[in-house]
Amino acid sequence: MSQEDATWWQAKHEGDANPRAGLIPSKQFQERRFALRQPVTTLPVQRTMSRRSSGFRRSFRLSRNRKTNKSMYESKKSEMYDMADVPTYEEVASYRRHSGAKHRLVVLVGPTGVGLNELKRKLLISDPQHYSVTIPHTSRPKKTHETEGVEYHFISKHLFEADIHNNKFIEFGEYKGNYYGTSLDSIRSVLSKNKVCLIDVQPHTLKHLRTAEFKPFIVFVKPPTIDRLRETRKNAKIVSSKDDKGSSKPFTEEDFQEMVNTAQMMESHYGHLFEKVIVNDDLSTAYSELQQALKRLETETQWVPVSWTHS
Ligand SMILES: Nc1ncnc2c1ncn2[C@@H]1O[C@H](COP(=O)(O)OP(=O)(O)OP(=O)(O)O)[C@@H](O)[C@H]1O
Repeated sequence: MSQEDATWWQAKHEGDANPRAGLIPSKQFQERRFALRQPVTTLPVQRTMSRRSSGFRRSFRLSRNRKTNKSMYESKKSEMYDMADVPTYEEVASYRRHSGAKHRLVVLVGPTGVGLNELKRKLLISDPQHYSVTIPHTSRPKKTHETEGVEYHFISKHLFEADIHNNKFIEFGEYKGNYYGTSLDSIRSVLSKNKVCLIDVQPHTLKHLRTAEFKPFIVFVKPPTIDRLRETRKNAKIVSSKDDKGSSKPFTEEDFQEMVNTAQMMESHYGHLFEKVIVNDDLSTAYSELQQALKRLETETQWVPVSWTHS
């Protein structure tokens, strides 16, 4: 309503019945507050993270997961928590996808083991004509049972490095001397087939995906309380972070703790980018919540950054 005062702006909730404006901190004031804020809440968690970084996502799983061939590696771009831009204000505009236009990119974010693959898998099974995932690239040699462009796009190490240099990957990592990565073109390829592309990424890559081209719908999948984790994950398995064969093992107390801590950190650093938060307590409830959110995305009007509506 008014940005006249340097410190406090007047604002009103869109659609609010109450006609009176309230006060919100100005952009400049908000930035100053962030600069002064002590990172007290994140310090103990960060210590855990640096000791063992398995709380972070090991990406590109799903595609390799098709034959339960889970393997893992740590991300190369391991600056997981580089401060995102200070969240203050972003001008938005209403957006509604018209029929025939590309779908918004659906991005799932969450700590490792929270259930992102499980949720993606359920969506894919529910409607394989509608949902799809990207095909990752790798520099490792193709195995005899594999087909180019099915499990992976197989390219040479040299070409992989050139593509890294040319920023063709949204994420990449190295595992046992081979590169693995998700290219921007692999996302484009799914979207151009008029399918909904599902990806999961580490949150520091979100800022590179927030473009008019992808119009990402970012869903944060959050663990429930530690008590509920103990109850619901009794029979679940997580890919072991300690051995490099990618074998799975039951969750430990430490895994649960790490999941909860990482989720807290992700939320405090990137929460302003999440358009939907889903607590993965009961799996089928979480799944139907996700399914409904994605359905709404296709039928209802949403607020998106104004720059996404210019192109
Ligand atoms: N709500 C739930 N209740 C019980 N088990 C669950 C639930 N959600 C996921 N799981 C189980 O937890 C395990 C880890 O799930 P999943 O592999 O989907 O996690 P992820 O987030 O993709 O992890 P990663 O980053 O390690 O690949 C799987 O065994 C999965 O079946």
